[in-house]
Amino acid sequence: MSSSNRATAVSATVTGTTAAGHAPAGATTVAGPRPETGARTDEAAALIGDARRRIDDLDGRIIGLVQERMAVSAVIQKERIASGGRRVNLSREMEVLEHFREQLGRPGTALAMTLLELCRGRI
Ligand SMILES: C=C(O[C@@H]1C=C(C(=O)O)C=C[C@H]1O)C(=O)O
Repeated sequence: MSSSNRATAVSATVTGTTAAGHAPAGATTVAGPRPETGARTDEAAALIGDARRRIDDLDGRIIGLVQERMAVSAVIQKERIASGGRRVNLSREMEVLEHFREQLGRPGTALAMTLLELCRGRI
């Protein structure tokens, strides 16, 4: 590929135009490059932007729930340790892992293991 052809190909990737410099058939052209969404049309960029705002909101709520779970878990662990018991209770952790696996499949187990690590530290 010549250097000028390579420059055209790189610019087409960024702007979403075809090698001939046209937008895909039927698409509304985007004013400029939109690398932040990867969309090639204004409509797609708007939908992706809205959906990403919902995801950011959900992520914020998930993080808040994780922090709340950590605080509740800490109450239990402190009480058990103060009573002479151990921080970790493996049979209970198996129940938590099984709950997540039932609902989310194998990645649910990995998610639950990460949650448990956040809540009681590494074992
Ligand atoms: C919170 C507890 O203590 C620890 C933390 C757990 C958790 O965060 O879910 C589960 C079991 C224990 O290792 C508990 O026993 O319920």
